[in-house]
Amino acid sequence: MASREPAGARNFNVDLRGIVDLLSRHLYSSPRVYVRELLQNAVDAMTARGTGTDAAGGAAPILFETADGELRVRDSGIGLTEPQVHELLATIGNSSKRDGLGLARHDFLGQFGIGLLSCFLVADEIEVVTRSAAVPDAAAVVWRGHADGHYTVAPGRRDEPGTTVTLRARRDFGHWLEASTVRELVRHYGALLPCDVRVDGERVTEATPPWERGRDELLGYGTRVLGAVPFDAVELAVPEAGLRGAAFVLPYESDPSERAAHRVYLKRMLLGDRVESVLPEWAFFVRCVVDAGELRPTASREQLYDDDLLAVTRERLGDALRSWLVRLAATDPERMRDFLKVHYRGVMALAVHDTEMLRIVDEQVPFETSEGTVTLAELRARHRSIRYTPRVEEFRQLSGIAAAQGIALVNGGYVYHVDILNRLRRLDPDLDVRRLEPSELATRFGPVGPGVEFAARDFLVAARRALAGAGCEPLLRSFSPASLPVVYLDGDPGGHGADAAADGVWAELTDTGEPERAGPRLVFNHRNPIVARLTSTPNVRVVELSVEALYGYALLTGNRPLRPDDVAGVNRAFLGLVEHAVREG
Ligand SMILES: Nc1ncnc2c1ncn2[C@@H]1O[C@H](COP(=O)(O)OP(=O)(O)OP(=O)(O)O)[C@@H](O)[C@H]1O
Repeated sequence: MASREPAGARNFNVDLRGIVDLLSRHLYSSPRVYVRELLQNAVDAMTARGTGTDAAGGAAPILFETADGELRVRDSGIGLTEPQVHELLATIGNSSKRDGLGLARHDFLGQFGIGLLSCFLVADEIEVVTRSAAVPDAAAVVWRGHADGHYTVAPGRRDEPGTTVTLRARRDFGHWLEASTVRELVRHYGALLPCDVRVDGERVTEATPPWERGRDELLGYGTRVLGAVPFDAVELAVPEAGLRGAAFVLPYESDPSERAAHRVYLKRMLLGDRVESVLPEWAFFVRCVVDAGELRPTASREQLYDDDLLAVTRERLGDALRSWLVRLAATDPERMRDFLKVHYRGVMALAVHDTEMLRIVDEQVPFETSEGTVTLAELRARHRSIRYTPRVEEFRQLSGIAAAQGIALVNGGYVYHVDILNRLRRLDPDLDVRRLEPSELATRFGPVGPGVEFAARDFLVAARRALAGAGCEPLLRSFSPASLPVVYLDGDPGGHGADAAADGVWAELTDTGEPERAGPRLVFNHRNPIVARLTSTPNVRVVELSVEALYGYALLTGNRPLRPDDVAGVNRAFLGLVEHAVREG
């Protein structure tokens, strides 16, 4: 039969050293992967033999033995015949674990036909003594592969079918083959393998994965994974991906901008500890440990191959976490509050994109409003129209005025608040929610006229005295609403507060020829009947006490924090006024 190859065709030569160098520099993150590849080949050989890998089913153990700078890995798997040795061990890229179409066969961990080469990262020579279980009375074969690219095959000695791989450390790589390193690495990669793997006689595999061992054990496992007791453990299952596992809710705050890394096993073999792609980006508040039978690894076996199944899996895991949150909010509000205390920033970030999260924020997260610290859901129940200021300072200036005019004002000055407020209509389509416009507040700080100013001069002197301790100046003006006796104005013209408010509602309101403000001011409203009477009260003591009380009132209505001195001043004023009232009465 005529050859299909054109005349003169030649085969590529392979520079093995170059390939090993390529693997070590560009494919594998560390030489330690050699343990994973040996483990994987032994498990696959057991699977291929059909004796099963289940230790409970009586399968013989896979043995790692270290001695004199050598590592020996013995399995009682399918083994290889001499032709297979040439075809599979000595042909780079060839694998017995792919079907006729070149697709990975389902039951096996390996598929690429390059794994064994990783042994050259730590050894100059790989020796394989093997005897096939597939062919009756097959002869044992010894294959010795060398890092320089040559190999030898000779008759070997082996009583039972199976394979023994022996590595002798390269110079300066001895530590990779030491007993303690090998034990740690076999445990790292193989702890969840459903078979009996032993290192120097000690079993390192666990009988059942943590998510099949009951809740207490699962939480104990989560504690080891996180280094702290998890806030909760959420069991995960995605049947399409053959996935089982758990998400451990972090008991500490995590940075939402950092992609969370999860521990992923494929067919019970560790893929990696820092796999990002298995969960949606927003799931920053958990660390997952999952095992999937159907997801595919990349060639380095350190990340997941990004295909449709991975996308579906990510979505399903996202759904599971979202349901957990919704359930927590519905069944245990107190714990939900604890959760929010830890993951506040992240949840807020998520609510900007996700409607379910938005609902949770709406119902659970308290916002600063002109009606105190309440949830948006509470505020929506009272008002069909909500306004916000995009800056904290502006909110502080206007909150009291808004409250006096019955306007529901929200402080939108914190990260994500404005975005969340603007998305509220998704939950409540009829809600009117907008940034506060200057025209909506009827307030203008008008002058009081020379006559009133003159008559109030004693009042202003007394007020100045009463406010001196607080570092605040009194100012008498006339403004709406008349029900509001005083407003506290921040000073700090060069500081953040004034700058931030410079182009906002506040700037419009105060742009009425106000004298240059150097420090904070307490603006008295002459249109308010109590203030009007106060300005003509001859009793200086009453004026001072009232001014101190009104100062505290202005701070409170402006949602400003009260310093200890402020609290003391309010107490003094309150008791003094009571005493005066009692005496007068
Ligand atoms: N312990 C073993 N027992 C039997 N056959 C083995 C053993 N180790 C390796 N082989 C054979 O050698 C082939 C090549 O192994 P190698 O580890 O290079 O690649 P692979 O396991 O097929 O794929 P991957 O690169 O994904 O690990 C395997 O497909 C298998 O047929």
